[in-house]
Amino acid sequence: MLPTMMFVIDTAGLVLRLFLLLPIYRIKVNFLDFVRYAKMMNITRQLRPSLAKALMPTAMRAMSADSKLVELTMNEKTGIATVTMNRPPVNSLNLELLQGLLKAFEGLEDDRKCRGMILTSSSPTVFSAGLDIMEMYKPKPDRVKEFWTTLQDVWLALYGSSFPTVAAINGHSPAGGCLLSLCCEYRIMCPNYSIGLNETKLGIVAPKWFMSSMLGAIPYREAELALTSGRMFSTDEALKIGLIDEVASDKADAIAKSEKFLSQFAKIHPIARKLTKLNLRHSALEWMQENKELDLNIFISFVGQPIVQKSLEKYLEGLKAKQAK
Ligand SMILES: CCCCCCCCCCC/C=C/C(=O)SCCNC(=O)CCNC(=O)[C@H](O)C(C)(C)COP(=O)(O)OP(=O)(O)OC[C@H]1O[C@@H](n2cnc3c(N)ncnc32)[C@H](O)[C@@H]1OP(=O)(O)O
Repeated sequence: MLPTMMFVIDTAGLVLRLFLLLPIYRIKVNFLDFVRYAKMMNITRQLRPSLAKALMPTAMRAMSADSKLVELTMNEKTGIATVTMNRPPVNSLNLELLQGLLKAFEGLEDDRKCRGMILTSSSPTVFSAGLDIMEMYKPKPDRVKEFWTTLQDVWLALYGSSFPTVAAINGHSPAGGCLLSLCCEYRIMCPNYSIGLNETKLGIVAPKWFMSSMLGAIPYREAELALTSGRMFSTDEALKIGLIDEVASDKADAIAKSEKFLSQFAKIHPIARKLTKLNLRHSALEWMQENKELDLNIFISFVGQPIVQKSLEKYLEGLKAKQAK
C-alpha cells in the first residue's frame, strides 16, 4: 500500500513539474509525452525501479528499411539513429537512394524514441558524389520529375527534421552530397577529403534552396565566392570557413564525436529545441513548401536545355576519362 501511495505521489509531483515547465507552449501533454519528457529530463530514476527499467531500453536495433541502399540502426539506449548511405561505388543520389533516405527520415520523424540522427556513408572514401548525373543526362520525363520531387522531399524532411542531426562526413562530399550535410545541424569530417557546392564547374546552377542551405553555415561573402566559382574545399579549408564544425581522425571518431554532439540535447527541452530550429529554418522551408511546383518546372526546363545536356555530357566524359587513366 505504502509503495503504491509513494509512487502515485511521485508521479503526481512529476506531472505537476511537467506542467509548470511547459506553460509557454500550450501543448497537450499525454502520457507518452510525459514518458518522453521524463526520459529527456533524466528524471525516470526517481520513479519506481520497474517503471524506470521499462522506460530504458538497452540494445542496438536495426530498423526496417526495405531499401538496401540505406541502412538504418537505432541505439535503443541513447535514441540515436544512424542512417548510412550504401550505394557503391560513390553514393550518387539516384531516385532509389533518395527514396530510401526519405523513408528513413520520415520513419525517424514518427519514431518517438528518436533523439537524434547521424548521417554517414558505407564507402571508405566518399560520403556522397551528389546527384546521380545519369538522372539528369538525357532524362526520361516521368522519372526525372519523380527524381526532383523526391529530392525536394528529402530536403524538406532533413532540413526540417524535428530531431537533431549530424553529418559524419567520412569521404568526399561534392554538390548534392554537400547539400545533405548542410541540411544537418552539425558537420564532422574526416581529413583529406573535399566538400562544396561545385555545380558551376559542371555548367549547372545550384538551386536557391541549395544556396540557402549553404548560407545557413557560412557567411554570405564566403558563400558567394564559393558558389560562383564552384569551389571545393579541403577538410582543413572547410573547417576554417565554418562549412564543417569539427575534424575527426576517421569514421569511428566521426561517429563518436557525432554522438557527443547529440548527447548535449539530453539536457535541452526537446520541444524548445525543435521550435528554435524550425523557427530559424522557417523561411527557407516555407519557400520550398510554397514553390515546389515552380522549382520542379524550372529544373525540368533547365535540364532540358541542349547547352546543359552538353555540359553534363562533357562532365561525364571527364569522369570516365579519369577512371580510364
Ligand atoms: C536559374 C536557376 C536554375 C536552377 C535549375 C536547377 C539546375 C540543376 C541543379 C542540379 C544540381 C546538381 C547537383 C549535383 O549534385 S550534380 C553532381 C555533382 N557531382 C560531382 O561533381 C562529383 C563527381 N564525382 C567525383 O568527383 C568523384 O567521383 C568522387 C570525388 C566523388 C569520387 O572519386 P573516385 O575516384 O572515388 O571515383 P570515380 O570518380 O572513379 O567514380 C566512380 C564511378 O562513379 C561515377 N560517378 C561519380 N560521380 C558520379 C555522379 N555524381 N553521378 C553519376 N556517376 C558518378 C564515375 O563516373 C565512375 O563511373 P564508372 O565506374 O562507370 O566509370
